Amino acid sequence: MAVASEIDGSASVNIALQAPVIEAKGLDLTFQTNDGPVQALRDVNLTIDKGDFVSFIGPSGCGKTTFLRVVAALEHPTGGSITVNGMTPDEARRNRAYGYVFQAAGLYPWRTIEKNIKLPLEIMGFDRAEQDRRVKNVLELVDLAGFGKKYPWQLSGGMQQRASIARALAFDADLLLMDEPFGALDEIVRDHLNEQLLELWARTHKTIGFVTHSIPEAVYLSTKIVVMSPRPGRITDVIESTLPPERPLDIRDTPEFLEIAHRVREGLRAGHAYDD
Ligand SMILES: Nc1ncnc2c1ncn2[C@@H]1O[C@H](COP(=O)(O)OP(=O)(O)OP(=O)(O)O)[C@@H](O)[C@H]1O
Repeated sequence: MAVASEIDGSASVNIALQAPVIEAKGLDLTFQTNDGPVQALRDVNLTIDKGDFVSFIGPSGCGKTTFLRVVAALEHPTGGSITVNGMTPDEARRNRAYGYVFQAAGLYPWRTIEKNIKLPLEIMGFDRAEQDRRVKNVLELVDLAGFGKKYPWQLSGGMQQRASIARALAFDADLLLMDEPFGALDEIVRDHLNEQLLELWARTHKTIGFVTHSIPEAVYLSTKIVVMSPRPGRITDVIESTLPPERPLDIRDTPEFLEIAHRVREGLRAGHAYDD
């Protein structure tokens, strides 16, 4: 299937024709620590299809970040299997199958926004003209056109996080992994970024894996909500959203939204009950 790319302006061929973007089967990951083994993930089964917006929600330590890190080949499972675009995570990483956005914007303060975005592109060996073209396109996508020459400290927290999203988008990967990107921002800024992220997702048709602690954020953004619980980290519920793709912020007051939020809350509670 040909996927039109907004970033390079051309049609590129998706390597994974029919394969799900992410497919985990019986995935286990146990860390060996000085205090004994920690089961960060146990028997995780999950399929993420192209174009899904999947949120991972659950209390601290339930393995949300670990799951994203396994997808990104930054951790290796101790059991079960996982594929990313039909490949092993290591192969997918070599194919630059994803962009990763971290909890903190993580921009280098001594480089301008433009140069922060260019850094990985330089390392990947893109020529100057291609770097410039990609920077211009991604800055437009996150609504930061004209801010390329600014330094991170000249931007608000929300703008810095958008710059960090732009940097992840510059890879032009179909998959975006986002680990609590808006957790440190106040609610109004966060609402605004949520709206912008949905617009960006609708325009680019990316597949997004998004970690959050916020029930409204998970329900507002997602096509699928993965509820997790700790000790051991496992999935307690996977909720397919029935909300329409068009989501003004006031959708959060509708009965349908509140019903999904209720189910997420129940899933989180059930996870705790398991521990007692
Ligand atoms: N490198 C590591 N070595 C040992 N234990 C680890 C390591 N990384 C994570 N853990 C443990 O694995 C479990 C899952 O951690 P993880 O960071 O994935 O949880 P999380 O759900 O993302 O938490 P948070 O919401 O606080 O970010 C925790 O008990 C954590 O302490």
